[in-house]
Amino acid sequence: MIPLMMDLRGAKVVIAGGGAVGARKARFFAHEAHVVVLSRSFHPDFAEIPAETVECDLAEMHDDEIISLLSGSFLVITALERADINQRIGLLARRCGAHLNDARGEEGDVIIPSVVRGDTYCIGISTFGRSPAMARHLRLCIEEHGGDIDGMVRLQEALREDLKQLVNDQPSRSRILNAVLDNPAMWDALPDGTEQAKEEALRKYL
Ligand SMILES: C[C@@]1(CC(=O)O)c2cc3[nH]c(cc4nc(cc5[nH]c(cc(n2)[C@H]1CCC(=O)O)[C@@](C)(CC(=O)O)[C@@H]5CCC(=O)O)C(CC(=O)O)=C4CCC(=O)O)c(CCC(=O)O)c3CC(=O)O
Ligand SMILES: NC(=O)C1=CN([C@@H]2O[C@H](COP(=O)(O)OP(=O)(O)OC[C@H]3O[C@@H](n4cnc5c(N)ncnc54)[C@H](O)[C@@H]3O)[C@@H](O)[C@H]2O)C=CC1
Repeated sequence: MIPLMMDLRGAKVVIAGGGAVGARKARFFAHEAHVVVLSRSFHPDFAEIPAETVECDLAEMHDDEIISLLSGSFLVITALERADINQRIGLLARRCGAHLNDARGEEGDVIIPSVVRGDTYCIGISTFGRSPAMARHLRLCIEEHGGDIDGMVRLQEALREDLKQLVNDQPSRSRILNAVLDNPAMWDALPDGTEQAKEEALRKYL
């Protein structure tokens, strides 16, 4: 599998199953995509998730009815406890040309990663379904020990703009940017603000 960052604004994402897992997947997508959840019942968290809910019994519905609900989807997620219904929805999703994520990780061509997100970056972590708890553990490690990633991205962004004017050759610019990343004193300078940290870097490395 290959990780990608995708713009899902306006895309339709359908989730079959409105339990705790369906709610977590809905929260993951609802701030960007148009999320529709098909389920017999809905977890209380749905009160705060901006998703469209459709109350229905998927086991009682004809293929055509389900297809009309799935059609136009970019992604379909199966999060029912019954593997046979998940599988049937998966088949219909593929017929509609949608990507598929199976919450049990058995079928499907999409995995939902653990995510560390800042204002200026996004890190997705997956174990390809082998150990979701490990994916979560790695997220917590990065959140705790990763440092001020936003601050460093802002410093690098400002510095590389200046370096394009001040240093002619690309290898030298690259060396300076990497030296800043490797220097604990530069990380310590981040709380002083981007401008001041940048001036310090220029003093040190030019
Ligand atoms: C394949 C996948 C489905 C997919 O693609 O969506 C999948 C499948 C399953 N997870 C299960 C259990 C748990 N899931 C978590 C947590 C998360 N699970 C997530 C993703 C994925 N889970 C995908 C693979 C991700 C990868 O590649 O690593 C995260 C990252 C994202 C999210 O879902 O929001 C989120 C962490 C978010 C965060 O906190 O950062 C914990 C941890 C906990 O809660 O403590 C547990 C309990 C401990 C354990 O089992 O590890 C079970 C039931 C197993 C059983 O029955 O015992 C199945 C199904 C099965 O395995 O049958
Ligand atoms: N991806 C992940 O991180 C995890 C995945 N899982 C898997 O996800 C699946 C769902 O887990 P939970 O949300 O905890 O289950 P749950 O039982 O809480 O929720 C299932 C939902 O599906 C609905 N439903 C059941 N039959 C239906 C039908 N015929 N038609 C329409 N709706 C129907 C129920 O009303 C309920 O809202 C399980 O198969 C489990 O193995 C479990 C834990 C974590």
